[in-house]
Amino acid sequence: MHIIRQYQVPLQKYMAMMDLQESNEKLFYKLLIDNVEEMLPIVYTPTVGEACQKYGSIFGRPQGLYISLKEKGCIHEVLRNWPEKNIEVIVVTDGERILGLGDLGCQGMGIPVGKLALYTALGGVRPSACLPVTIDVGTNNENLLNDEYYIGLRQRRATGQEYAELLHEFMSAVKQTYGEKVLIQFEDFANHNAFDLLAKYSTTHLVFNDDIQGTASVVLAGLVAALKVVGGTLADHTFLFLGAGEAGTGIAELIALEISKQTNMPVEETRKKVWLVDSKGLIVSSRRESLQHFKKPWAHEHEPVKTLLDAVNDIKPTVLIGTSGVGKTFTKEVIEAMASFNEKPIILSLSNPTSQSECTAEEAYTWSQGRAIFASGSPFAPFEYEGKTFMPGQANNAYIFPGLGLGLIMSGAIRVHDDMLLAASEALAAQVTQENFDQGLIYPPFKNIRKISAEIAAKVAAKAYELGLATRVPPPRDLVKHAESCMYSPAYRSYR
Ligand SMILES: O=C([O-])CC(=O)C(=O)O
Ligand SMILES: [Mg+2]
Repeated sequence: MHIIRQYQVPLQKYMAMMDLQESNEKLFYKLLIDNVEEMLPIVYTPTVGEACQKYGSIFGRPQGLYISLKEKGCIHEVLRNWPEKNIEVIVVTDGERILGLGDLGCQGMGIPVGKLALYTALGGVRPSACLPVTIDVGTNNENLLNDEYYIGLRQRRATGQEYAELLHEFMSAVKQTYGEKVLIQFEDFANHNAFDLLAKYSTTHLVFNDDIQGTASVVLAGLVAALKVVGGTLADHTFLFLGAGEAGTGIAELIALEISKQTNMPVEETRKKVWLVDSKGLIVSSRRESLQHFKKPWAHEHEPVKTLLDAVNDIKPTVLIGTSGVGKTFTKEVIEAMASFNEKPIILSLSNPTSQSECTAEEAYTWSQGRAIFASGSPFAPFEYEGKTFMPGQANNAYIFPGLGLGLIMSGAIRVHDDMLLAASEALAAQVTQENFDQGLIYPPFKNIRKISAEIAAKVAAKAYELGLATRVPPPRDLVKHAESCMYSPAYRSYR
């Protein structure tokens, strides 16, 4: 840590940590686990975003497995070349929508590598059981295509049948190589593939889309926790999203599902509590024909509304959630409007990295005169406003996927079910203490994350057994203890 702390530039710290991961894996995890709040912004958002943008020019040695169009027909053999045979979790991207940064082609590899480092550090999955994969079907990013240091195929993205066939071969090869209990986490695919891949493979594979489902679970947890401060039930609230892609519609659907479970109202009804704004304005019924399929359930009866500010003033949401991937979109007027009709407006600015955040912590607190309950996808430093220090929480799927994954693995689950996401949310929300609330937090601090992950894993595993989706029998008696006992810890073995 003494060495790492001497680097002033976050990207240099990132490079030093990646070198360490290669040269002394145990020490890498020891540092990450013992200094999680300090190191998370380095190995994860926001620095990992910059690392992906510059991946080619900081490239030292390969991490993870690249599968390109050229490997078509022999993906099974490529997987078998990976030295570890006992794989339990794969995080795979095709790099088309890396965080809110867009198409970074196969430089997106930083994301599967970073997510899997968190699987180990935060969720205790053994490092050797983790496989980062990047599918290289080209990139439409002209800058990268012209960059002499670009590490991927220099062609525009394959689409349609060519794309679907490569993905299908990959999915089949994974099952053939590692069996049906390997967890495949889809990460940072573009909207136009993410929903379809999840729908297509969720009935045959143990798959989970982190951007749709992981983000939904973490945000629902924050909202459930926030109710203790703002009062009422979820059904008493009105939700407005800026951004109707994977995260926006994923969160919206999980909120509607939870309200439906709580009220016994059909989900078609509870969806009406939730409104979404995309780049063309409020999603309303008159736009239905031209909407992508994942937006259609949110096309409620309403006059057309063009801007976010007009939508805020019309809908009067109690909760405003940014999932647009576009920074600075929660303007002063928007936050002031939220604060004008809410005593404690809930404002979640989820886009990553920090540059894409819809607003900063400082803006949310200042423009709401210190009344906002604020959390963001990327971390913000504590902010002092009129003598009070506010701790912005980090509403990031990193709270959920490591524990969820551990729960799936330890129960031998064969499918991911929405009720597991709800169970994970509930487990996370239950970890927020009065002391956290007093500081303005709706999430527990990351420093307790391994304990939190064990709680989440236990609840997810319990749900898997309850739903008949778990294969590891008999179920352990104490699931939390069992989760803790399964966790990798970075200790050197003693010499004999
Ligand atoms: O990686 C993160 O920090 C959260 C996430 O999934 C995304 O922004 O795509
Ligand atoms: Mg993501």
